[in-house]
Amino acid sequence: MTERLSDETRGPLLQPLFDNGWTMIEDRDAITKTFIFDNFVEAFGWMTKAAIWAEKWNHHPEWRNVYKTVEVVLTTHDVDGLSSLDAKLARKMDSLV
Ligand SMILES: C[C@H](O)[C@H](O)[C@H]1CNC2=NC(N)=NC(=O)C2=N1
Repeated sequence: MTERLSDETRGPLLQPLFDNGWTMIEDRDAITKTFIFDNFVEAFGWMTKAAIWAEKWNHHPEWRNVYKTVEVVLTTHDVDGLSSLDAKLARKMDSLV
């Protein structure tokens, strides 16, 4: 069962993400990052690659694509907050750019 990250454990897990452009959302236990690509096809291709991993891990982003920009929000709905799955998917998304 996925667990919500505790205040004690979340620091080391999230800090590398913050160092790489992710930020906390003000009123949610969630992280967000905006990815900007060269064009729409690059953006959509990246979304496709990320979607394959999301489906494999059964952990899905909240995201919005406008032209070459993709706004991503990650949180774990089942625990109403951040879990290790969010950090895992965020790392994967960064690696796919
Ligand atoms: C039934 C299904 O396994 C669950 O709804 C999965 C699907 N993808 C998910 N994605 C995210 N971000 N959080 C979840 O809690 C979640 N749960």
